[in-house]
Amino acid sequence: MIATQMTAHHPAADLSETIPCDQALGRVLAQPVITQSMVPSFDHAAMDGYALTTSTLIGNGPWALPIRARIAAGQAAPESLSGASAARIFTGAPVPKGADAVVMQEDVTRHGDQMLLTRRPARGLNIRHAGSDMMEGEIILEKGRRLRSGDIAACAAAGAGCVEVLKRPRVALLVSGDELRMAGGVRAAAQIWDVNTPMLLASLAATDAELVASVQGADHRIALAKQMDEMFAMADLVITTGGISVGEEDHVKPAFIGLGGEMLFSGVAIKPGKPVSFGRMGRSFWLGLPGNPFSAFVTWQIFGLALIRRLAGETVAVPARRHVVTKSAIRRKPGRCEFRPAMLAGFDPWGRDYVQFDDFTPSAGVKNLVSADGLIILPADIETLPAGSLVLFQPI
Ligand SMILES: Nc1nc2c(c(=O)[nH]1)N[C@H]1C(S)=C(S)[C@@H](COP(=O)(O)OP(=O)(O)OC[C@H]3O[C@@H](n4cnc5c(N)ncnc54)[C@H](O)[C@@H]3O)O[C@H]1N2
Ligand code: MOO
Repeated sequence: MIATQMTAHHPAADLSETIPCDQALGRVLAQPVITQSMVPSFDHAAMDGYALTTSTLIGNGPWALPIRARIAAGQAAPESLSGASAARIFTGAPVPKGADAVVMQEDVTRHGDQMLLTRRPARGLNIRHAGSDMMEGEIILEKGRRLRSGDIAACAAAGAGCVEVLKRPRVALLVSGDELRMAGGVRAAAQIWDVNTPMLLASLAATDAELVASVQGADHRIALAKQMDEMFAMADLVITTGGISVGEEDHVKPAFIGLGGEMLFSGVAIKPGKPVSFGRMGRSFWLGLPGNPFSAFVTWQIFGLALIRRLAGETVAVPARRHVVTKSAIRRKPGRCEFRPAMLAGFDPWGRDYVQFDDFTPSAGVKNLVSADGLIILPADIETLPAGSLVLFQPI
């Protein structure tokens, strides 16, 4: 069953394209963004008021200055301000040559075409100087950066109306299992609803990966090998779920090896997700996730999301992690690094997040993901941990 139209082109993760910066949110820069001019590009008023030259204010004041010009934002400033005079000026308007302060209109008294000032303004008051935000030729965003909304603002300020970004990684999904039926669809006694396809499609939609195919595969080595072969021709990454354990009904790994794929690792000392596998096929990669939905979820969060980031060309590939405090004690069987769903539960006296969690999580169940805010990461050698211990936490 082919759920998505297959598009035939070859993997080319290193190619870039130029797009308008307002469409570049979440994309990864192929080239740094360099400012085309100083920002701001001219000295301008930070307040509505009056521009003047502080050195022309003799004595202790008050001073009455004639208003010789009027400058609004977008208008060119007059050549210069001569002697003890002022220019009416508005926020964003260029400061005339010679003027070195802008006094807010609230701080002066206006009498016809004169203004009265009682306190001496400091030099530079209310003037935003050229280059005070960015210098000309400055790198403001490095290559490999995934653009956030603040970055788009910086691109526009720097004059980068268009940016060069890396092409999105192309991903194909092959979910294996004869027992699987579309969620909510008709099913026979020993059939189950497919959890992994909706889960992975939803998670992929939140990345910048381009989905080129989503297929459900039968538990048959030759058929799987054919499907994977077609996918490697069009995708940078082929994700499979199921069929990677040790039983003779597990055909995905043999199919990959039969195609001539290079296994980079198969089996990791983690819980859940022990059989997770990773390999290379020409210029493409294969990520084999376990079939159990919770194991597939965890291995996708831990390996899949980092892999997508790396394939997208992002410099920082590991999702943000932080330390949190356990609300209860932990007693477990050591040996494998464990990823356990955990819920944020308020703060300890030092303002650090508390987490609470169950003692046991079934690999096949996903109900506890509903209340989880993230995964706590318990190192392989840990057997017991008292309540109040610091553990790593990866939000999901
Ligand atoms: N003798 C051994 N058996 C198993 C071992 C082992 O070391 N020795 N490891 C177990 C572990 S741990 C895991 S995890 C699973 C992984 O097996 P597979 O990746 O081969 O997954 P399947 O056998 O295809 O499926 C496992 C389980 O999950 C259900 N499933 C599969 N796909 C979906 C889906 N898309 N939606 C919902 N449920 C799915 C499937 O029906 C099975 O119940 O192997 C253990 N066995
Ligand atoms: O690795 Mo399996 O996911 O432990 O159940």
